[in-house]
This record gives sequence, structure tokens and C-alpha cells, in this order.
Amino acid sequence: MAAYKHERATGPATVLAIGKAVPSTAYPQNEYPDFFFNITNCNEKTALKAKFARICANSGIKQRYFHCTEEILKANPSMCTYKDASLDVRQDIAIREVPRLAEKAAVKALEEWGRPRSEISHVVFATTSGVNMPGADLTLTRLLGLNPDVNRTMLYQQGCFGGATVLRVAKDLAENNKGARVLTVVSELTCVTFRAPNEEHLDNLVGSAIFGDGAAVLIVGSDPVPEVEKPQFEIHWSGETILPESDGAIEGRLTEAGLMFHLLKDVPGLISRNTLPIFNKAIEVAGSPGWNDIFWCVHPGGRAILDEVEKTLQLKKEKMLATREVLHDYGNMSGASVLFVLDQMRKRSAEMNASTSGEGHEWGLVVAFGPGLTVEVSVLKAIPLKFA
Ligand SMILES: CC(=O)CC(=O)SCCNC(=O)CCNC(=O)[C@H](O)C(C)(C)COP(=O)(O)OP(=O)(O)OC[C@H]1O[C@@H](n2cnc3c(N)ncnc32)[C@H](O)[C@@H]1OP(=O)(O)O
Repeated sequence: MAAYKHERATGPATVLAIGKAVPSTAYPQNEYPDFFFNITNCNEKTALKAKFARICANSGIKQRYFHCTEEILKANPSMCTYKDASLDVRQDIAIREVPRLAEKAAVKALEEWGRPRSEISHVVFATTSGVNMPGADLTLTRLLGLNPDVNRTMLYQQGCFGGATVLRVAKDLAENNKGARVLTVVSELTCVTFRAPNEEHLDNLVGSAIFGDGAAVLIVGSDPVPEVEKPQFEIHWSGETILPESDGAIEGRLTEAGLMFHLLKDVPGLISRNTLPIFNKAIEVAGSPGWNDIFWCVHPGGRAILDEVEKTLQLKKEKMLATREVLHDYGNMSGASVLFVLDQMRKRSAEMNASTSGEGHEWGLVVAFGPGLTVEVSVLKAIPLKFA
């Protein structure tokens, strides 16, 4: 009998490049209440509109990007009601546009990586926006002209923790397959959740005030080729947990009217009260430095969540700046958000002439949360920056 033979990588998985993309139209948050209540024909709901405007003003968001412009929404009036059957039109948009937005981000990541596309060995793709067979992973493979033998993994409906899930899966693939280069993708569009405001569904109103569109692509691989590949972060540990007493706290149900979101008001409290055990477990990998002695890339789920986590861990204000900057500039792009934060982290670090890609720290945490409530955490080691 032939002996089992499988070559694994030597070193930890590393992030070799990051690309990101958003649709071309930006919607200023201060103008959004007028746009939203006009396009949904709800201007007579003055109290609800005033509440929505208050939520928008307190969201910490300056603008969001949407594929569904006024023109697209007017052409698809069923999307502008609260609950009319509209799954088909939403699916038509998502199936076409989710891979296209991912392609825009992937082209940037591939350019930064600088190696031939034929050397991409795996694709891991997560989206909460639409479902299809074959999936968005296959469409993206075709759009990019990747090798048809590329090994694909498609993850639908992870919700906002998808950005950390793809990191965990890419790490396992890169470390367990010598020479693997994993195109690691999240692409999200609000065309599946956009709907008219309703007094009986205030958590949907909150979602309408914070969610936006975006795609992020990372190239992940172990044992970077010296002088050719430039690692940005090493991934040393990844894991996830289901938070206690959190059943139903974040839910999404795919219905004839699209994806219906439900958020309990206590989501910020549930997260801040219950995440310490997984943070402690993760950071042991790094020798348990203090919470203010590491860098933080947190899913910008909502301003109140960031405030609560900051308060509970007694984080200094600057620890959450990369996260808050992404919230400010793009809103909550579900699974793509935390990968935008990773990009922001390395850019901030370079701009501030920090000694590492983690604002001068050696270790950091990537934290994402979503339906479950599930919390996903990765422990990253930052890379020394040359100019420091
Ligand atoms: C999709 C995924 O898988 C993962 C995700 O990211 S899911 C999204 C997770 N994000 C959240 O849950 C949002 C957390 N909340 C926040 O960040 C803040 O509440 C906010 C920025 C939206 C608004 O900020 P604020 O105005 O200072 O907060 P707050 O006073 O709490 O809320 C404003 C109003 O909305 C209501 N509200 C807030 N959250 C609500 C909820 N989940 N359900 C119903 N009502 C809610 C409040 O009761 C309040 O109403 P009143 O004005 O009548 O008192």
C-alpha cells in the first residue's frame, strides 16, 4: 500500500495582498433619510422619519455606497415596499453584481500581489447577498480567468462574521497545502435587504440606517517567496464561538420579500458581556498582552457595539480608530467590513510611520460577529515596516 504523502507549508498563513471595492455612487448619511423615505413613498410617516434621521445622525457614518441607485429602485418598485414579493428581482441583481464587485476588488489584490493569476490555487468566497448554483465563486473564477482547476469553497449566509470565516478557512488551506495561494473573497450588496420602513419592524429601520455595499479580497499564502511576495500580517490562530443566551439576537430569513433581518436591541450588550472568554483564549497564543498593547480590527457592526466593547475592555480611544474610520466612510458592509478594517490598519500604520503593520504592535485581533450570535476571532502578528 502506498504511504500517505501530503506536503504542508512550513510557516503560518500570511496576508499577501488586500484589494477592496465599492459601487460608484456614495450616499451622504445626512441626506439619506430624505432619499429613503421618498423612494419608498413613506414621507407621510413623519415620526418614523424623524426617528430614522436621529439614528442616522448618531450612527458614526458619514456615507455609504449602494449599487441600487434611484434609477434601479424606481425600475423595481417591489423592492421599495415593506414586504411585497421581490425575491426574483433581488436575486437577478445579486447574482450578476456580487461577483462583479468582487472582481473589482480582486483585480486590485492581484495587482498588489504581482504574481500570475494562474498561481491562485484556491478560492474561498462568502456572501450574504443572494444564492445561486453554480455560485458566485464560479462566476468570479470565470470573470478573472483563473485556472478552471482552482479549488473553490462557497459560503452563503454567514452574515457579518463572514469576513473572519474566510480568513479562518484560508489559513487552514494555506497551511495544509504547500504552495497554496488562496483568493479570499467577501462581497456584499444591500439589494437583498433594502425595503420600506415599518413601525412594527424597528430593527429593520436600524439596518436601513447602517448597512452598505462593499467587497474585499485578500490573497493568503504561507512561506512567502522572498523578494517577490510582501506579507502584511501573519495569521496565528482562528476560532469561533456561539455566545450564551444569544438565540435570535441577529437573524436573517430569506423570504419572498428578500432577506428579512432581525436584530435585538441588546446586541451591543450581548457582545460586550460575552466575548471575554474567546478573546482570552485567542490572545494566549500571543502570551496574553494587555488589551491596550495589541491592535484591533473589529467588525464595525454599529457605533453602540464599538462603544460597549471599548468600555468593557477599557480600550484607549485610538485602539478602535481603524474600525471607526471604516464605519464612518462606508457603514456596515456585513462580512466585507472587517477586511476593510484590516486594509485600513496597514494604511494607518504606514501613514503614522509605525514600526509594524499593526500600529507599532506585534499582535492584534480580528473580531467579527453575526447570526448565532457567533463571534469569530483571528490572532494576527503584524509585520515590521521597513521605514521605521
Ligand atoms: C448582519 C450581521 O450578521 C451582523 C451585524 O452587523 S448586525 C448589525 C449589528 N448592529 C446593531 O445591532 C446596531 C447596534 N446599535 C447601534 O449601533 C446604535 O443603536 C445606532 C447607531 C443604530 C443608533 O444609535 P443611537 O441613536 O445613539 O442609539 P439608541 O438610542 O440605542 O437607538 C435609537 C433608537 O433606535 C431604537 N433601536 C436601536 N436598536 C434597535 C433594535 N435592534 N430594535 C429596535 N429598535 C432599536 C432605540 O430603541 C431608540 O429608539 P427611541 O429613539 O424611540 O428611544
